[in-house]
Amino acid sequence: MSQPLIQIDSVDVILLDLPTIRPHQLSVTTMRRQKLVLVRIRASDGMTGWGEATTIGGLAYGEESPESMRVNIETYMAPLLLGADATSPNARMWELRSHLQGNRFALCAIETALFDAQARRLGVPLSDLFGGRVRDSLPVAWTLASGDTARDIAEAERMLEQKRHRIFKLKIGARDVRADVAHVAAIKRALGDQASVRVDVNQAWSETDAMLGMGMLEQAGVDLVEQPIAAGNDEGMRRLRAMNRIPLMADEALHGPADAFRLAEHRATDVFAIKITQSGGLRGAQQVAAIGEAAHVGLYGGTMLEGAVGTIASAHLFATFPGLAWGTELFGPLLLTEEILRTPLDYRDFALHLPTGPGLGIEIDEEKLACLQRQSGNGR
Ligand SMILES: O=C(O)C[C@H]1C=CC(=O)O1
Ligand SMILES: [Mn+2]
Repeated sequence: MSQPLIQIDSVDVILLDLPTIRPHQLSVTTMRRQKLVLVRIRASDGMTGWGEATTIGGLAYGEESPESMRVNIETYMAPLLLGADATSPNARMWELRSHLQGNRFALCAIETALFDAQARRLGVPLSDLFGGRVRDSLPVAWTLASGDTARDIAEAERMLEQKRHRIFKLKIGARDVRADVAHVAAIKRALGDQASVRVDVNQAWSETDAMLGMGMLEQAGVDLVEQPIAAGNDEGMRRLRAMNRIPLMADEALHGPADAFRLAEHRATDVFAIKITQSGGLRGAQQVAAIGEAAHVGLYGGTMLEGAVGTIASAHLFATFPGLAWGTELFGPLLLTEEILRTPLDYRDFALHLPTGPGLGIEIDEEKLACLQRQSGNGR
């Protein structure tokens, strides 16, 4: 092939280790910090694109870690990108996928950076490359995960007062089922009809625990139960769905279009928690949404607790989904103590409002980044 007119000049991986505003307790781990993996791709026409991936608690949640992403991108992916045509994200991703297996999260960060640069090059918001927006703002849920009932209620009341969130997801599964349900019921009683209360069990329950728990959660007025049992147990999910009225959402069970197709075929879920990282990137997540729409599975815009880059990339894609009945949980940057953008993302009126500029529509504060990188001990 002839030399591309616009080539990829550099692929950099930047790790930032940032404290959270409070401990964030899940059944699998308690987070006190979050490691952002930022990918910066520069092209010969002077365009720069940014992408991001995060995990939760290192390897506690999935098979990629921030450190493995860095090594795999630098060692195996960057050499396949350098010198190649920067203007076709699809061609670059096809090339990468034909040379390596797995690595959904790392590929998502690279794909996002390629799309960001290409959208900037064309002078359009990233959402335009996915068919255009059907909305300019997205409802955003907040996760109550301090581990303490009174503290969670106070936190939720503050969020309602500030008009930041009126959908709350409670992390449960670390305690006995009845104790967890009592915690959830107390929060729902305190908030009443002002808020939608949902739970995420992060696979901690057995099927019998879930059968008991889901019945009690329905009585308590909870609106949605996320991934109560092991990700691989499709049959169990199908039985739980058939025997309960409370809607069931698949999260860890959903690693892209092939899983979406299988879950839909088995009628194993009411709702997909769509995450760009879990889907291997923006295009994979778009395909998950298409399968959901075709199969009448509800859509929810999920997060891996990314910082600003992954969050706004997800928002650009989710804003193109006609049906997003369950809203989103794109609150990641609000859980972090540090801001890496020159202008922070716009959270108000219970929603995240999308920027209108080209690409991701954000401006990274590179001086702040360098400083945080040194503090993280990850500078190079
Ligand atoms: O959904 C998950 O399992 C992971 C993540 C998303 C929000 C949150 O608090 O944790
Ligand atoms: Mn979840």
